[in-house]
Amino acid sequence: MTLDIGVIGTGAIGREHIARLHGKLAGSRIVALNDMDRDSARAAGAALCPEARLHDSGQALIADPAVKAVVVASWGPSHEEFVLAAIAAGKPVFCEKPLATTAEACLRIVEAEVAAGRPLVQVGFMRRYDAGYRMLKEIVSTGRIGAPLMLHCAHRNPTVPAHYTGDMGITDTFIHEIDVLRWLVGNDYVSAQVIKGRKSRHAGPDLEDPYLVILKTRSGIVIDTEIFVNCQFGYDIQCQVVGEDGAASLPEPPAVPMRQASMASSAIMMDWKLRFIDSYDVELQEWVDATRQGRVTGPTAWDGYFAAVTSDACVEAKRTGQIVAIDAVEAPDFYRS
Ligand SMILES: NC(=O)c1ccc[n+]([C@@H]2O[C@H](COP(=O)([O-])OP(=O)(O)OC[C@H]3O[C@@H](n4cnc5c(N)ncnc54)[C@H](O)[C@@H]3O)[C@@H](O)[C@H]2O)c1
Ligand SMILES: O[C@H]1[C@H](O)[C@@H](O)[C@H](O)[C@@H](O)[C@H]1O
Repeated sequence: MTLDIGVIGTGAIGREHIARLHGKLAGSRIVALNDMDRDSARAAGAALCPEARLHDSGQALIADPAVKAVVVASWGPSHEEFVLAAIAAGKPVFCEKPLATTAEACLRIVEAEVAAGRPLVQVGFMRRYDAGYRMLKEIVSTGRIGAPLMLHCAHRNPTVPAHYTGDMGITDTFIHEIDVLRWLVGNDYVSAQVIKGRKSRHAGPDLEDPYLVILKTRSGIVIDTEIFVNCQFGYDIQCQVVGEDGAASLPEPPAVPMRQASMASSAIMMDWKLRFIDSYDVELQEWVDATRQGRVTGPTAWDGYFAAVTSDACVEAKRTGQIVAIDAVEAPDFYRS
């Protein structure tokens, strides 16, 4: 049976998900839309799913009996309200990252889902669906390089927009590594440290850039990540896992090696939207398939909570220069597989 979905938030990623879920992927269609900017919802509907009903609020969309599952793609501060309403209505909900903007709000969602007694929430951490990360995880988890000891990572953007300021290097950018690296090594973090160095002349006045984040996991794995969002040369995601018996790296996206004018080269991507584009398709197809079977197979509300706790610790570590403990509450049995 086709999964009938309502989408809240018809901005950049909302429209991309609508296009995927209404036509591109199998087993789903969009039946309702809402955006606080009604013109945006109307334009998205006209272009992508003309038969979808427009609702005046996200709450009205969730209450619509025709809506069997909800996608939340509005701004982060609105996520908590909509995810809680979907849980209260007993409807599966795919929420774009972040699950909510504070760890306390994420915990409220965790508690509501546990009280509902069945899995309903998935968070949009799409890197887990990237073919390269999946191949790397296969190598790490089958022990081919021995027990992981250290990870050396980099998250580089060529530039960022003017509104990208403050702690967004952590809350908007490093949040991807926080989730995918914990999934990759299968181990929770216990501490965070941030080392700031010389600031790039390309960084805006309200931004420290670059800096190094060091996470330590419960089993003692040390993970260093360079966050550099004005590197100029490309969108460059690196991850090398060093194990007891070898090392393995995230594959580079395919690019044609060129030899020309006495140079050997291959292009580096510039646009982050393209780097993980295939993973969004896999992510949402798996979500549709699992939802139709009443299951959640992707990042859970607990993963969203743990990412928020880690992100908060990194922000504090950045502010204080101290090593900050990552203190999550005990994971409910509900989330233990
Ligand atoms: N997983 C990823 O790779 C990825 C990539 C981009 C964005 N995101 C996340 O997706 C979300 C949306 O990002 P975006 O880039 O599409 O932003 P955007 O600004 O392009 O679109 C957000 C839309 O949500 C609407 N909106 C905001 N609050 C609302 C509310 N209370 N009710 C109804 N509509 C509301 C806005 O009017 C806007 O149209 C953010 O949480 C962002 O972090 C995830
Ligand atoms: O919102 C974007 C997006 O999440 C990208 O993947 C990340 O590289 C950027 O730094 C961030 O600003």
